[in-house]
Amino acid sequence: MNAAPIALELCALSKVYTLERGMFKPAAEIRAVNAVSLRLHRGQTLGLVGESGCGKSTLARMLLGLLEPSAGHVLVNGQQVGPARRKENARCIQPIFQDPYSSLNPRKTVADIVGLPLKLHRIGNSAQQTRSVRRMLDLVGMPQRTDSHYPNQLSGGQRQRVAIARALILQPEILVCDEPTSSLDVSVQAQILNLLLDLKAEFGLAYLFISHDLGVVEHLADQVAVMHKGSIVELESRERIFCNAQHPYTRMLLASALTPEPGLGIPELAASE
Ligand SMILES: Nc1ncnc2c1ncn2[C@@H]1O[C@H](COP(=O)(O)OP(=O)(O)OP(=O)(O)O)[C@@H](O)[C@H]1O
Repeated sequence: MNAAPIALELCALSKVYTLERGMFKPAAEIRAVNAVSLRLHRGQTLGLVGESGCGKSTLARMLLGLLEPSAGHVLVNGQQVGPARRKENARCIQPIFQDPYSSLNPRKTVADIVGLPLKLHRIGNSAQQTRSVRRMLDLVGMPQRTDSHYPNQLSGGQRQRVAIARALILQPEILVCDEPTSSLDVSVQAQILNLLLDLKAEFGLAYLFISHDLGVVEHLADQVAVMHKGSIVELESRERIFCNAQHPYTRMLLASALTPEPGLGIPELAASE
């Protein structure tokens, strides 16, 4: 039993994509997510693992309100996610995507990118917004001189720091991190993961952390959900998943994760702590 309040609840969430195949063939259906029910408690990290194509990103897009479920619903702090509540939801739940190269507007400066949510939500006057942006950029380790830089003037790790600052500027309780480090160099991955851990400790954030990298999930997650062909096949504490997995698919995933020393995750993480 987890005593912390529930921040995010997925209730029998499903998504079926329909693919038209021309006039003479019937449309094909792809059941990408199949009746998934999950709970994320405040201040906790739920790791979601599974191989490519198992439905992780589809699930993430539904719970951010970016994709309409075929069935089921999502509750954020007890309120149903949907187009009518998109603005309210944005203040509670924010995404960090895999690719910081494409998720930042190339024509805006760092300060503009991070400050945009404050403008859209009309929070504070211009001077207050500038101060909030600077404070947030300090928190994620961006030097002041980069405020006027454009995304193409930043390294991959710096771009992901900017994306994290933008995600946090509205002070959400939940971050949905969809493979946030997989496009980065291994040493930069460790820095970003440690930053996410620090921010979680500082703000009591809850993370849904989606990754195909079991070493990363072992390092970060309190609980782990294992997804296979659109369904959750195992949901357990990190210790039980990594030491006593029950489902054959989880065991297969663990066996195929090539770490130099099983159980230690990625070595760079341990070294940078
Ligand atoms: N817009 C779409 N239209 C049709 N099928 C789609 C669409 N998006 C995803 N799919 C299919 O749904 C299934 C789940 O895809 P999804 O991208 O959610 O998986 P994933 O686990 O996130 O994979 P990856 O780790 O490679 O990103 C796959 O079979 C994919 O081909």
